[in-house]
Amino acid sequence: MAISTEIPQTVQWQGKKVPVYPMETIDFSRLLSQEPAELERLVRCCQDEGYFYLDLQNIDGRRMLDDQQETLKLMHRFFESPLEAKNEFGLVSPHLGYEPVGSRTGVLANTKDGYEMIKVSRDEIQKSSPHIPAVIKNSPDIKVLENAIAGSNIVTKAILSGLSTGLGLTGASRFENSHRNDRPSTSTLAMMHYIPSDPAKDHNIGHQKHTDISSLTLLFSEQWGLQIRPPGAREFGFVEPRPGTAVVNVGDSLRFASGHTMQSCIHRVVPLDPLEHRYSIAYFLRAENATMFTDSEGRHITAGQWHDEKFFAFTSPPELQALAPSSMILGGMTEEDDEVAPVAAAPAPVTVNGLKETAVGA
Ligand SMILES: O=C(O)CCC(=O)C(=O)O
Ligand SMILES: [Fe+2]
Repeated sequence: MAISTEIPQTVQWQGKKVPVYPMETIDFSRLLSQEPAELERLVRCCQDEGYFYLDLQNIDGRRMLDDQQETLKLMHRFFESPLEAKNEFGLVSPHLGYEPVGSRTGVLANTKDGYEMIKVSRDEIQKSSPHIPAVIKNSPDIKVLENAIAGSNIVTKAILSGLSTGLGLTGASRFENSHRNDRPSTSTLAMMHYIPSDPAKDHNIGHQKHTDISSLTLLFSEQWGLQIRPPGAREFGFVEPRPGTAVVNVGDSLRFASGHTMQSCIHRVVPLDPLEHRYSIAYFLRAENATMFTDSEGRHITAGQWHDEKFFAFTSPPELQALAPSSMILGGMTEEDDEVAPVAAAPAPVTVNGLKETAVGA
């Protein structure tokens, strides 16, 4: 892909001009009809950058935007409920259940995370009595969750299929063959609420730097806060929320399945406006649990094992995270040196954008 000569737009954050990175836009309707030029662009985005906007404003995609609005209403109601109601089942397993604010390391040194989250997995919602807190377990709410999960599955499977075709993969080697709908996986819908937080005085801040465990992540948020660090970039920059689109990023599993030719996107979330409540919805399409990968350390590992090990690293305190292989949190992605030492391997806090950032990620 041609290097963009565009001067990036910037926004003021923490007394500094921070870039807003440009991103390609893939059209969902053209993707569905497998138009060769669109598939070629899709493959290039995943290989060169690891992320893109997905335009859902056409007739095929609009229903996913309606699902997003219905899910947001449900989220407001859920997150405004008492803690005991939200935490009815606690965190049932890493991809299912509720996590209160501060369960993980935060985005800046010596902070905990600044969000609460409820996850409903694709396998769980199909059970006769799913582990879903009673406040959102009535039949209209279950329908909203089912629509969001099924719609996100359709969208991410269409992307996966477009990538297989774009790469000329056939038969069993197509990516869909390790993401079959009837096989157990940790694919899940995560609904997040970030509380207002001010880096100058608060201790619960954002979502630490990481790559996703997933094959593909479909992310909806109408609000600023997501930052990415494109391959080769020297600093994190914001992603502009664009109405009518979702942000899609490649995760570790697809990077591994593509023989490490696709980029797993390094990202984090920071509070742009310290007074704002922020809401985001992420669907993580994950490989079947039994799928075998070669990870960044050259280990043969199942998708299920990779998920569990990385989840453990995510939720460990910084001292323990520092003991995990350095490739764990960033899925083998390396960062360009910036004005400070590389952060992935360094357990000590480093200064990024004039702020202390946690050394290992979200
Ligand atoms: O809240 C967001 O915008 C991103 C969340 C995220 O990166 C994640 O849940 O993996
Ligand atoms: Fe993420």
